[in-house]
Amino acid sequence: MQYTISETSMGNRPNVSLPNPIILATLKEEGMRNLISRHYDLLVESKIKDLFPENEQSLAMAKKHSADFFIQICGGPKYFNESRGAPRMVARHMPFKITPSARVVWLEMFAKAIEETNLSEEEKKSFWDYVDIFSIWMINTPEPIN
Ligand code: HEM
Repeated sequence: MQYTISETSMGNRPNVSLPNPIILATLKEEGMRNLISRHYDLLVESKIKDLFPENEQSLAMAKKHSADFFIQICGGPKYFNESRGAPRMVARHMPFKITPSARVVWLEMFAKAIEETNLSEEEKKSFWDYVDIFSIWMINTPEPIN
């Protein structure tokens, strides 16, 4: 699949469509947890690794919270709300400096992880469109001037 990253500037809040619930039917909860685990394993080796937990235990918790969220927004059980409360994603990302280029790296790692799944092309596209657009909301820091 062609993983196109939408161009953006800080402060954009484009409309987001949730991923197709068929994604969860195909992956099952275990497959979704594997996808998110792979994403995080790639992130902690990436150019933005400093944003993410260093120790195994914190990394495992981060994977759990993130997978809980993605299962929930794909129409599954409300695991995230149960363990973390309302998603409030923008607010939860505020403590981290997320620049436009950090978003690009985050998405590149996701593209790799999505491509390794058994999702159909249409399912991959639905998942991708969601993270491509919603990730724009998480940008909270301008690119540093070198
Ligand atoms: C724009 C790129 C993004 C970056 C650089 C980023 C980075 C981070 C960081 C550093 C954390 C805290 C460590 C952790 O618990 O993983 C985090 C948490 C989280 N992120 Fe992101 N994130 C991005 C976009 C997104 C998007 C688009 C979503 C949802 C579609 C998302 C969902 C989550 C969730 C569910 C958590 C756990 C929140 C919690 O339970 O406290 N992130 N993210």
